Amino acid sequence: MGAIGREELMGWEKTQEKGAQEEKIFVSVRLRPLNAKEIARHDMSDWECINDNTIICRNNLAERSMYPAAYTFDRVFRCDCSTKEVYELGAKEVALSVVSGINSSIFAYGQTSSGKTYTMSGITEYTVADIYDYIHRHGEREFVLKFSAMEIYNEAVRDLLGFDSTPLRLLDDPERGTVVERLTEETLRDWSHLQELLCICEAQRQIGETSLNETSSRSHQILRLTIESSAREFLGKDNSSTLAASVDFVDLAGSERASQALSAGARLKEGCHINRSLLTLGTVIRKLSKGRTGHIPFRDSKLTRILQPSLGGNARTAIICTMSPARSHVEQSRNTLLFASCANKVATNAQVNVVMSDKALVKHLQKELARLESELRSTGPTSTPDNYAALLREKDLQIEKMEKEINELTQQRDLAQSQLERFLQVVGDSQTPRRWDSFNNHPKFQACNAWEDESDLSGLVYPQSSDVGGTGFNISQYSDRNSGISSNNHFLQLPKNSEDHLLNGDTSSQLSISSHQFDGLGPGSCQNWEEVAQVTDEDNEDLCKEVRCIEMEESSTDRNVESNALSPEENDKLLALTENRNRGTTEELISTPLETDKDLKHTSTISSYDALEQKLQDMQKTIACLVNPYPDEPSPWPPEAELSSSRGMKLTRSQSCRATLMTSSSSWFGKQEQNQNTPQSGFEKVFPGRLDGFQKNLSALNYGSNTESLSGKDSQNSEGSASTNELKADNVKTSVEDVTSIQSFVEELKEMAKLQYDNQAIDGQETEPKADKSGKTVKDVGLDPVENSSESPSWPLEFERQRKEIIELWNTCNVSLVHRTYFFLLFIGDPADSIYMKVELRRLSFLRDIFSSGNLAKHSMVDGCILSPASRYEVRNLTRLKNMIQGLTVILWF
Ligand SMILES: Nc1ncnc2c1ncn2[C@@H]1O[C@H](COP(=O)(O)OP(=O)(O)OP(=O)(O)O)[C@@H](O)[C@H]1O
Repeated sequence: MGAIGREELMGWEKTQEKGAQEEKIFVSVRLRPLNAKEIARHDMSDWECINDNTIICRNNLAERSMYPAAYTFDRVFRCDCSTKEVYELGAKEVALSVVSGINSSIFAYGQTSSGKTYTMSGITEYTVADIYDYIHRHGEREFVLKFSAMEIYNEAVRDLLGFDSTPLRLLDDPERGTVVERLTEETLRDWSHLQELLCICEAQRQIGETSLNETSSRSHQILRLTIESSAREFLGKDNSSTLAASVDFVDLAGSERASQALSAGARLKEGCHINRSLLTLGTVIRKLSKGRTGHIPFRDSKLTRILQPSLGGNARTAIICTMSPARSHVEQSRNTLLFASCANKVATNAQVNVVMSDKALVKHLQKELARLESELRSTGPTSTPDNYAALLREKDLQIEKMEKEINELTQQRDLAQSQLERFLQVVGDSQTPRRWDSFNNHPKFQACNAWEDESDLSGLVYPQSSDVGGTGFNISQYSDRNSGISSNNHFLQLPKNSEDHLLNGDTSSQLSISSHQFDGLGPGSCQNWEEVAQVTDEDNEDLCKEVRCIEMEESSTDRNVESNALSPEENDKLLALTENRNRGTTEELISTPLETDKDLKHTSTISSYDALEQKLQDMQKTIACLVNPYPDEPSPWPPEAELSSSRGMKLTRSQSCRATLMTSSSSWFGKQEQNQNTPQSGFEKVFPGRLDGFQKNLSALNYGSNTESLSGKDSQNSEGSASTNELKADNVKTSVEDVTSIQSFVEELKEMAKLQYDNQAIDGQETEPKADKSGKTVKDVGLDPVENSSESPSWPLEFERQRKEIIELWNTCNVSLVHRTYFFLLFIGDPADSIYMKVELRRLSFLRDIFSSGNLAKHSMVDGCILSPASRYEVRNLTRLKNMIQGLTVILWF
């Protein structure tokens, strides 16, 4: 040990700068010789130290024990080792840290009569002797030694130097940790004084006779020697510093089991307390050995509470585990070694403890401040306070600018909305209901017309509304009978140059546009879409979900464009508009009063397109940025080039998609196939408002030559008027009536599907039933057409079965939150198309989950996912799915 002077203080400051260092507890094992009793009963000595670090159990091989035969520690001491040697090699360095201002602890752990007291007595004496020796050799420092002693007996703390046996309380001191209240602390005069006090402790300590030890220590004893030292030259001066630390000598009570010590009565009670506190000690050590994660139960016993700094805190610690070599104690010896092994992994964090005068403290703090400042400076110019302020100002400006932009965008959006409303009104006035009327009048679908009045123009001002301004052209195909004019129109926005295609019956442009609409709206956008939906009001959330219908609607409308030739009147209008546009006469048309001519109404509306289009495009871009502020994320919007082409998408206001029959022609899908990236979920993301009148697109009830015209003309609006029960009753009744006619329709479709079936191979890989969300396989659902496909499937029956099942599900749910009365699902298709059918069936499971959870409000647009051929829910292979759908799928949805 060197001198504790100015050098040491400087060294300490360096240590402080580096921070405290972790150090493992020093663990040694001491084997005592067989005692007289053990020899008398011819006990075998099973343990042997084979070197300075390893102790082995010689009986292990013979026993074929499951325990390790060898244990390695920092040091092991043979039975012939003296206590002096144990001290020198196993405790001295740690113990004498105290003179350098570092707390230290020396423990003795082991079963009763293993030699703990024997060892600790010696170690205490040797340590104190060395300390006094050290003091004598370091006259430049002044030392103050204080001594205190306590025992923990039956979980009560007693002062071994006091004459009062009243248990002492433990207090928590924020600076010093756990403190024993009113514990006697004697300032040592000299070595003999300490010896005197040690004798008192020995006399005071609870000792009892057990079968293993006549003078068994029945308590845990902690002797504490505190040393304070200051450099003499600074004594009394303002800048003096004092090192202060203490060394604990802990002689634990025996760790044996009560039964082994043959305890009874008072001894048994003592044993219980001893074991409890030792059990806690073991737990603490075990937990600490695994790292400091989680709760360490220091407070579960007084022993661990007092020893907390020694076990995992600010102290250097050495543990000497004592053990008997006798075979009769092999179990206890193994326990001791297990404890020692755990303790060997525990690290403590010892620091030099310095008590500073005020002046020294100020000086130290100034030094510390200077160090931190220089560190700050070295991190570069951007971290100076000036730069922070500039950064803050810049951010403030950015925020201000963004707020302005948001206001402008809001205004633009409102303006666009009002323009669009006017536009819709104008168009609505000028168009005559055609197919939709016939569709609505169709008896099969009379019950399906409950949402016409749920018109909501707000749905039109969202991103798709940009389509309105695309080319200044619209075709109002359908008209909803019950709704106001504006709510009844479907707008087929054609891209520039698309007029010719349309007139020529070429729908490829529309189809590709549809695909583009999905481009960039990857499967992952479902979540984003939901996020968008969440920030809108509740109604908008519902509306947003309905957008899924549009996915289907797009398909059917696109196909309509192909299959439904424009009426001559429409063609005339289209041509007139095209010509007007080409001639640049839109400006003039604006000035023409709208009331004068219906066609001019169209064109005058179109005249605002340029301005509107620009605004909406700007809006789209900006909102896209708002929706997707992270450029790295896939944008919910198509690229600008695609935006222009995406105008080919129709803009439809849809209250619901109660009745949609989709047929997919091969040619349609063939063209769709050219645009592979058609995930639909993103479409919903960018469309936070409800689209009304989706059912209007159902005029697309064409399947080749089997064009169906459906009508919901006389149906009632169910929302807010009819009670749920009434609605259910009505609808179930209607559904039963409809089934027959649908079945005949289905028969026709089945024939067509059969044709395709003959041309398609069964994909064996895809026929494996797959687990759905609820863990059921498709097979479990019981609707797998593949199973029936080997035989002749009865599709009407299958349909009826499915329909019943769904209605049954529906009826068990609380439907009041949903704008649905009832629904059908009709799958008509090639039975070999297992993937597609499975997907649909999986969706049935999905529906079942939703219904059973009662979370209908949130999922009121489940039809959207059913209808969507590219639903994100379960579809893994979009291309394959599309192939499957070609010309063979009819989904009927009410
Ligand atoms: N290494 C040793 N060499 C010689 N004798 C020893 C040694 N260790 C212990 N002994 C003797 O064994 C007996 C029991 O020792 P000790 O009282 O120290 O055990 P202990 O572990 O403290 O027991 P307890 O937990 O019951 O207090 C004593 O008589 C002691 O002198």
